[in-house]
Amino acid sequence: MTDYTTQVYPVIWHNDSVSLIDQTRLPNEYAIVEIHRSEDMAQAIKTMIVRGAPAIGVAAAYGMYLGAREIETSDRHEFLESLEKVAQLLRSTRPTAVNLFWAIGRMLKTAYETLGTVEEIKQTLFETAQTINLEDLQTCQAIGDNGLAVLPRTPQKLTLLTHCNAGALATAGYGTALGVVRSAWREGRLARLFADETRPRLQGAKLTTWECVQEAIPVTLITDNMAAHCMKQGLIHAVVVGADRIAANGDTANKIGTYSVAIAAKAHNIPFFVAAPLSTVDFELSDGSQIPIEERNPEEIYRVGDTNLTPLGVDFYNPAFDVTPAELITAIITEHGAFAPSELAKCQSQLVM
Ligand SMILES: CSC[C@@H](O)[C@@H](O)C(=O)COP(=O)(O)O
Repeated sequence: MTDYTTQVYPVIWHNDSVSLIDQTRLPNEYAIVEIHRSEDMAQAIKTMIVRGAPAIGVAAAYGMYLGAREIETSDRHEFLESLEKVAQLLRSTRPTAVNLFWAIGRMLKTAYETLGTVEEIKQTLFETAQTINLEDLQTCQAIGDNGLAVLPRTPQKLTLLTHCNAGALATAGYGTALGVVRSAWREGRLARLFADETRPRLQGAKLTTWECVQEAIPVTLITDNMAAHCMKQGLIHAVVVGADRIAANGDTANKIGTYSVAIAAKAHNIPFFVAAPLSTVDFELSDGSQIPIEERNPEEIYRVGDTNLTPLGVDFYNPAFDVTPAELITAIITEHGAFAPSELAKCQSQLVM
């Protein structure tokens, strides 16, 4: 595997606590928030200080450890009961990204399977959180390399389009969709990235462009409603997006607006790739209709800074994700290779639970 380095690590263990890059403040301010308690981690996930499916999985894993270390008992049964409550608190933060539930489940399983004293269980939980973080970084690098193998061969230098931010900030580092973009850039296969601004929270405008600027990757920002036009103009060779939850048949939940990008790509015969770790696949769901879709505060739609955009009396609907049907997806790029959506089930046995 190529050993790339990246400068952006949104979740790290440092000074006996978790340091998060505050993603609500970028790009204007680079600020670190120190998290010492599981409750504060839950709040950070809810308020999107940390966001992006794999990153909230890593954050929740550390949240489980922070919660474990707050539990004051040496009785194993009492400890596990309290740890279940920590898990419940962290699970209640955001409903769509399955990595959150996967990481919490893996931490709980570790606790139940560790024989020994409560102190030993706590130590094993810490080590597991560190492992989940490191594994995600390696996984993203593998996704980047595997993506290179399936990108169109021509032209030699591609212009790619992405939606939202599936970058280093949304993972342990390096990124999934942006991991593919980074790998393409480093191998001389990228001419330019087009980034959708991604209303309403503007992760494309604020975060994806920020990451590109850090590494001098050429990036062009467009508003969401410009994507189809750019495709028609012949400006886009392929689309690469991340995912929050992929059902067993390949239907993929990702940031709201992804579905319309996929429809536009199909209409223009442009390959549409989903890049995600296996921990984003929910093999328990047969199709995308079963994926829970988070609805967020309408303020995200009607307010920009301190300014209201609408008159009083307007109703709002603010789903944070949509589901792209498998038939619109050319391939799903994972750490184990790229697969047609219908082939995804082959990988199930490789998912570490
Ligand atoms: C590698 S991140 C993949 C997805 O989590 C990403 O595309 C996305 O939709 C993020 O949504 P967000 O609401 O910002 O957490």
